[in-house]
Amino acid sequence: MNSLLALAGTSLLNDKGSSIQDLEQRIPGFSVLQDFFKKWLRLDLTTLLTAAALMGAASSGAQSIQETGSKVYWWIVRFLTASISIAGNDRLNREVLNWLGAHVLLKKGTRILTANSETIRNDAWSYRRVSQERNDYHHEKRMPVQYLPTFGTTWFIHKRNIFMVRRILTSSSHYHSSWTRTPDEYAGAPEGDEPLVVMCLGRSVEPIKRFLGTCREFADKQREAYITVRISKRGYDETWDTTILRPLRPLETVHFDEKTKDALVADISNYLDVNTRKFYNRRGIPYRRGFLLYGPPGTGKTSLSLALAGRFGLELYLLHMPSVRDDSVLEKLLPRCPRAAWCSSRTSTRWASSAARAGQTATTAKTATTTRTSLTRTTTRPGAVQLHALGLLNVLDGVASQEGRIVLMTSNFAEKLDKALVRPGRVDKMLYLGHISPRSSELMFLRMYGPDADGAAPADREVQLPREELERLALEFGNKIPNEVFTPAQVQGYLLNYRNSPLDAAGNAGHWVQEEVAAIEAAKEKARKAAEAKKKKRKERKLRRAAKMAEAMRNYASDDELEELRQKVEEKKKRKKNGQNEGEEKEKAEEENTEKKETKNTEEGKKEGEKAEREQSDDKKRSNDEKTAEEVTPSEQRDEDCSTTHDAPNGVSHGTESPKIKEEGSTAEVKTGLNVNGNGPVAATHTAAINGDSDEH
Ligand SMILES: Nc1ncnc2c1ncn2[C@@H]1O[C@H](COP(=O)(O)OP(=O)(O)OP(=O)(O)O)[C@@H](O)[C@H]1O
Repeated sequence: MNSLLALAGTSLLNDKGSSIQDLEQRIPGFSVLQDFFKKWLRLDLTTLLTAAALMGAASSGAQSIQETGSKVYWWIVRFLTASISIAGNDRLNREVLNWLGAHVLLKKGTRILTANSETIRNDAWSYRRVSQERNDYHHEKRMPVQYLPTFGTTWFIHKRNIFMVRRILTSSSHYHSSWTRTPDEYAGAPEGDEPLVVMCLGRSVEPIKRFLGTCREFADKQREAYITVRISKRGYDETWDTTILRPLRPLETVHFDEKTKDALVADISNYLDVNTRKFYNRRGIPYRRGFLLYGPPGTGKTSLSLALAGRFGLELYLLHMPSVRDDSVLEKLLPRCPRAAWCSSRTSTRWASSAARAGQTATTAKTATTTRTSLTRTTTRPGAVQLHALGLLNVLDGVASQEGRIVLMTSNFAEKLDKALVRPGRVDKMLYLGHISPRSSELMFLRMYGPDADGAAPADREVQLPREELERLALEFGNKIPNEVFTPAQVQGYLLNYRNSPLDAAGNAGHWVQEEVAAIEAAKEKARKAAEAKKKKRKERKLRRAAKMAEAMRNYASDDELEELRQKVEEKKKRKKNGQNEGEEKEKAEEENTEKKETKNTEEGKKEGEKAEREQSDDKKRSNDEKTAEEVTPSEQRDEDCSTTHDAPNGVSHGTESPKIKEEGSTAEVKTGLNVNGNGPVAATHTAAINGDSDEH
């Protein structure tokens, strides 16, 4: 190239003939080519070569200038700037981008954008799938396109410091970019996980640290209106892979007993206090808190979880247990929750009972937990039940369990949960969320039709009623809603039918209540009949089985054997009915009776005999009375107690069993119920119940 350049220079400066001679000497056959180009293409080869040589010289000049510039740039970067790099999957990375988007890129105005709609799998590009798309749904299906600013390297001034943020491309586009020297902005859409390097002019990293702090504060402010819900969907992957931002739900919008709500908030505030942590640590108490929210579906368990997480500015982590491969996943996932996160889970009875059964047969574990952590109802694989059950107990408060978390479990059937799961330490408080009260209905009405939280009236409301009128209607509505009959979700559903007309909502409430109550009664009647039919069927089946057995015995056993068997069955039945203790008492009474009968012939003996008979008949009577009372089985007794606890309208209730209390040889299970609602039975904390002390409120 250099010789060509020299020749070209000669050809321009000297006369043409001598330069061609020179060229001919250096490139044999040049004159032939020259003639060919001149004759057939009418081009002067010498001029062409001269132009090409000049362009080459210019390009190599530019390249060397660029290389020098690049060297100077990196020299400045190395000696005159400080920098901090942030990995692509670090939350801070997003927070920096977020700040840049709001404060630099949008303000600068940019001609280079990234378009963003939804992530699809590669096969979605196939023609077949596209052609199957139904036109009538097409518009609803499409995600709106989001246009975001993009950048490779951007500089800006923040608090009198010059900053430069460089996004480092990691994908295949990087290869093309460097090869063709395309600026990063044109190299392809960022995938969102590119590392960042934040540089600042100067030799200290302090301004960068302050800048990163600003980015975090900005992100926190933006998040204030939302709570972050993290879910682990892919059970084989031990990561919290899905993040959902849910609008913040104020605690005031979850209606249940106000005192209970205040007590709950105070409990959590107290737990999160830094002094509490110190207290726990110094005394060697594991710093953990667990709650069980239970009650019928649609009573606000999920809503309360979200509202509490929002209230305390914590993230909510949801576990989807059925997709958890094994305990090891569970043991890795939970420790990855940051301290003081909420871990919300949902328990299911079906899983509970099967886990409990599995627990009974387990040799390595004392008990089995009965929870399934999930917000959706799915069946669990029987083989995996025990595995997860024990794994969950471990991560809740085993040796490897993480401290500083709040675990929130929800269940529709708390009374059927295994005691190992709900024991203090794993579940410190059980809160019952029940059917709605007139007062809560009134508050719900006010929330539905009152002005928004920011004081703005809903734009789509037909008539904006004055506050007094609204309060009057709310009271009227509340009075029409019977106490503890409907779930809050039902009442909310009704009100949503009259979203824009509070007058109609209040006016039609009576009629709606009548219809709903009738429907509830009909459903109850149906359930009662179904239960009766089931009972009848079970009885018939039992009779058939007994007849079959009798038939078999008649064929194969002698009369004596039959009689013996019959007596044994009778005895067994009696023992079962009266209970072991009563049986012993009877034996004793019979013995005494025999003794007394022997002395019956004497005067004294006669009297004593009569007395003994009287005593015996009294005993018998008493035992019959007891029998009648005990025909209510312990499980029925439990149901009755629970229903007492459930009676609490939207209140925090706590039903726990005390140890069995022996009374004159008979065993009875005693339960204490907690109701902090003010109108139900006396409250008792978990510990109090176990101590048999129900005075604690
Ligand atoms: N106590 C309540 N106060 C206000 N709204 C409520 C309340 N309970 C339920 N709702 C409303 O009813 C709907 C269902 O509530 P949510 O999902 O919290 O119930 P849940 O008890 O978790 O039900 P499930 O047991 O079926 O999961 C939500 O839209 C919520 O706004």
